[in-house]
Order: sequence, then C-alpha cells, then structure tokens
Amino acid sequence: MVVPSKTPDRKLIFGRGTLERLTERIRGSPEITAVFLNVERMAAATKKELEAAWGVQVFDRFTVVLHVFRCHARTKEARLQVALAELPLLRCPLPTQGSVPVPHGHVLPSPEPTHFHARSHLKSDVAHLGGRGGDSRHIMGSGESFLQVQQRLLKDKEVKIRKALDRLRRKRLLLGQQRRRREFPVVAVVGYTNCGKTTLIKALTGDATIQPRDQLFATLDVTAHAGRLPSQVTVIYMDTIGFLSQLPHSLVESFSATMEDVSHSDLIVHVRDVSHPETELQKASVLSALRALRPPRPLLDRVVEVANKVDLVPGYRPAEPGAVAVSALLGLGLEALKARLDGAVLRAAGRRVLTLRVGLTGPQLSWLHQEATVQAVDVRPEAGVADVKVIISDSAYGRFRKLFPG
Ligand SMILES: Nc1nc2c(ncn2[C@@H]2O[C@H](COP(=O)(O)OP(=O)(O)OP(=O)(O)O)[C@@H](O)[C@H]2O)c(=O)[nH]1
Ligand SMILES: [Mg+2]
Repeated sequence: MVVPSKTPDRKLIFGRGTLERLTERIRGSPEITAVFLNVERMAAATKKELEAAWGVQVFDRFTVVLHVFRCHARTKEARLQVALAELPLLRCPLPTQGSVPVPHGHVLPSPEPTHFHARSHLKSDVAHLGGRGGDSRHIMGSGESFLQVQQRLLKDKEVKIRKALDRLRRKRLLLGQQRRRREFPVVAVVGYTNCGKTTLIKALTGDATIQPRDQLFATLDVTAHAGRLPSQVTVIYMDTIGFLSQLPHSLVESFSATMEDVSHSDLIVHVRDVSHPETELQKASVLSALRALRPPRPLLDRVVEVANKVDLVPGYRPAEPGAVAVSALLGLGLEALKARLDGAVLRAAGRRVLTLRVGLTGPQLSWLHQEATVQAVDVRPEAGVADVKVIISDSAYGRFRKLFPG
C-alpha cells in the first residue's frame, strides 16, 4: 500500500482519507509493533497525534538514524557527535508525567559534563524543575520561566559538547600533521553506507583486526590502516562514515568534523555497491555530499571510482570508463585497483614511475639513487647501459633532463 504524503514540516503528513485508511490497517494488524515514516523530521505534535491514533510508536528518519548512530558510536568523538545531534530533539517541550511542583528555593542541578546520553539525563535535569512542558510559570527567585531554564540548560550542554569536540578536533589535526610529516599519502575511502568500504580496506591491507558488518553505519569513526602498493609506497587508508541520502541536517553538521579528514587526504576512492538496485542514486548522493565538503578541486577531479560487489552481478561491466570493478569480499580485481591507486597516489604527490636508460660509466645512476627512489636496475652489460625504474618527483625529473640531456 503506497500512500501520498505532504511535506514533512507541515503539521499534517497525510490527508484525512489516507490517515483513516492507515489507521484502520495498523489497528487491524496486531503484528505491526511500530511504524517508520520515511520523512526527515516529524513535528512533535504530529508524532504524538499519530501514536495516539495508531497505538504504536512512530519513528522518522532522524530518530532511526540517530538510534543506529548511538548504537554504533564507540569512540568519545562519535559519542559526542551523537549527543550534539540529539540536542534538537530535546528542544521540543518534554513530556512531564510524574513531575513535581518546584520546591521553594530549589537549586538547579548543573548538567553533568561526562554524561552524553542527553535525552534521559537532561530530561531528569529539567524534570527537577517541575511544571508542565511549555509552562511559563516562574521559578521562585530566579526570574526565569520553565521554558527559559530548559533552553538555558540545553544551551550549556551544547556549549560543553562543542568545546569537547573542538579539543578532540585539534588533537586530530595535530595527528594529521604528524602523519603528513611522515609523508605517507592518505587515501580516503568514501561511499554510501554498506557499500563495502571497510571490507575493501581489509582486503587491501590484510588488516585482520578490521570487522566489516552487514549493517548501516557499521563504521562511525574515521580509522586509519596502512597498506603497501606495488611501487612499494606505503599509504594510509582512511575508513570513513557511510553516506546516506537525505541525512538529517543536524546529523550532517555534527559529523562534518569527522569528514573534514576527507578534504585533507591525498586521494579519494569512491566505493559503490553495484549490486544495489539504487546504485545510481547512491552515487549521485555521495558525489553531491562530497562536493559539499568543498575539498580542493584537484582532489575532486582525481576521485578513483570502484565498482564493488561485482560477484553479485554476473557479467558486470562498469558503465563509466575509469571505474575499477572489484569484489572486496572475494578479492577480485584488487591487483588492478592497486595499480590504479599507485599511479593516482604518485600523481597526487607530484611523482611518477619511470624507467630511464642510463650509461653505466656516467654519473646518472648515482644521481638517481640520491634524488629519486630507485626500484629496480636492469643492467645490460653488452650495451653498457642500465634500465632504471624510479619513482621521481616532477621537479627532480626536470633537473635530470637538464643535467643529462639526450
Ligand atoms: N557479495 C559481496 N558482499 C560484500 C562485498 N563487499 C562487502 N560486502 C558485504 O557488504 C556488507 C557491508 O560491508 P562493509 O565493509 O561493512 O560496508 P561499509 O561500506 O564499511 O559500511 P558502513 O561502515 O556501514 O558504511 C558486509 O556484509 C560485507 O560482507 C563484495 O564484494 N561482495
Ligand atoms: Mg564501514
């Protein structure tokens, strides 16, 4: 049964007739224990009204995604980001069962800084104040209404969370700088949630500690894993949070700090689940979210497209010319991908892999050993030359040509 809906920010999501049909269907189906409405946000009043009419809990995208995020948040940063995203939920008047009148001279409990399960704790902070949600009664002596106190507590909490996030962000920035100083190129692996980013990184690095899972938003923290490319260059793969189309705005904002890392990477790899019926839509949604991060132009122009899960699509051929088809799970196409990454990473770093023919008696060979990374030397004594495979920066190559013309 497909029914038309109005825009989510209007108080009514359904027309009267549709609502009646839905109510009849839901009330008549005891197996329905909850209803998910595919709208970004529902007004608190709408939610209450629908729950009263249907007798089951009703969820929107925001609450479901937030719940998934909360279940998967492991690091302090992820938990803080979830807490920050949760705050708008608390801004609606809170339910008030069991609240007590304000005792004379009651001192406001200050919000507990280490608790970030915002809803329950804040609810109890505020419940101490008593009164009905939205009540404009003044609290003795303070000159503030219930609503004002509630807003102030929430604001305090927000400031605290933002400060804590900021501290973590600065720490991460420092780590990023250290990483850059060590000069390992960073490859950011991005894609729609559940497309196989974590599985791919596991396959590329052989890191046995990585755990891909068949869940949305299994990865909620940016993690780094070292791997080696055929040119022997070591790169850091960055596993990132999956994208989801129409992700609620406040969630996007909360997690944008994490995604800043993507803008600071040397190369972006975009993984797609080509077995998914909505793979094209997912691609469009990821690319537009990526553009919104405003990464440097060259980074965006060099995105390597990976078509994953080809094992599920017999006879798959990538539609776009540059895409590399792989099965991260079965390990298909990984060598071709590594070769592509090798070229792209070196190009991003202003380096290239070249095979140069040099004379055995001249100074070129020792010059190359000094100024470039020599990977292989193939000596041809009969011709008095050697073919030298090197990774060389564009500028060093320019000097080489100048010093040893011809
Ligand atoms: N058949 C098949 N399944 C795959 C392939 N790659 C990944 N999967 C499965 O897809 C599911 C999601 O994989 P993950 O690697 O966790 O996906 P992710 O993109 O990291 O997901 P999030 O972290 O939630 O955004 C897992 O069940 C994987 O086993 C593949 O090439 N073929
Ligand atoms: Mg993952």
